[in-house]
Amino acid sequence: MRCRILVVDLDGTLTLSRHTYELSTEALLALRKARDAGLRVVLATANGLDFALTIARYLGIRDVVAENGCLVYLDGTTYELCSADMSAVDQIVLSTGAVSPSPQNKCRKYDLAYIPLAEDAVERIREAVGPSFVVDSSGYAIHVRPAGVDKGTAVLWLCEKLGVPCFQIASVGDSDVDVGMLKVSWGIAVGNATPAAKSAAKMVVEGPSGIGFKEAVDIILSGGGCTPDDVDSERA
Ligand SMILES: O=C(O)COP(=O)(O)O
Ligand SMILES: [Mg+2]
Repeated sequence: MRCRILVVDLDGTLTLSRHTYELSTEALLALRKARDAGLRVVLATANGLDFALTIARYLGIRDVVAENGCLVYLDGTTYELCSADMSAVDQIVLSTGAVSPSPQNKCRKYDLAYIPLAEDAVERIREAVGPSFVVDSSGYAIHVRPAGVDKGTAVLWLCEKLGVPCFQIASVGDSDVDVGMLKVSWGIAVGNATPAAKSAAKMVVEGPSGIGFKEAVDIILSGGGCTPDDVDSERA
């Protein structure tokens, strides 16, 4: 097996579908199989850090990328890869009337989450907050954070920190917030992933969400991918 690290998204990738929070049992078994085969598994999610650490505990995962790459918990230490006071931009976002705040926001620091109230919510927020912030959707919530940070920049940071070439990292995701990490590593999109996630990935598996994740793990364990040709050179 060439891959050394598996970075996996949560919602829409370890769940039964992209429209539920219910975890897939196939995905849970695949996660355990990957870890037992010696892969270091990192959970990379748009969710807040406290929430992600709790989920990771029950998934048997030690390392976490949370808030879409703004916070990383590695070997017991939390690293902040974003820095901004988000209170003013939160007011700007809410004044659009296009979203309501996620209950998680009271324990989020840099990447704020919102529930869309209008079809064009993402466009209206982008218009309101301007280019210093990135606005994207996981399919579960709309996210606003300082520009220049995503799960991909967090994976690049992990490669550096752990001394592992990014092509030896496999990542699996389902949505637009996973595009960055799918590009800088050997990216695999699940079968029901968004068009942006599928085009950023090197491989798209057949199965949806948790079933797709199981297929991805089987391919990784059978020795697929994780060669220098498997990453998007200009970002890795
Ligand atoms: O919290 C969300 O919006 C979804 O998070 P995800 O990155 O785990 O899919
Ligand atoms: Mg997801």
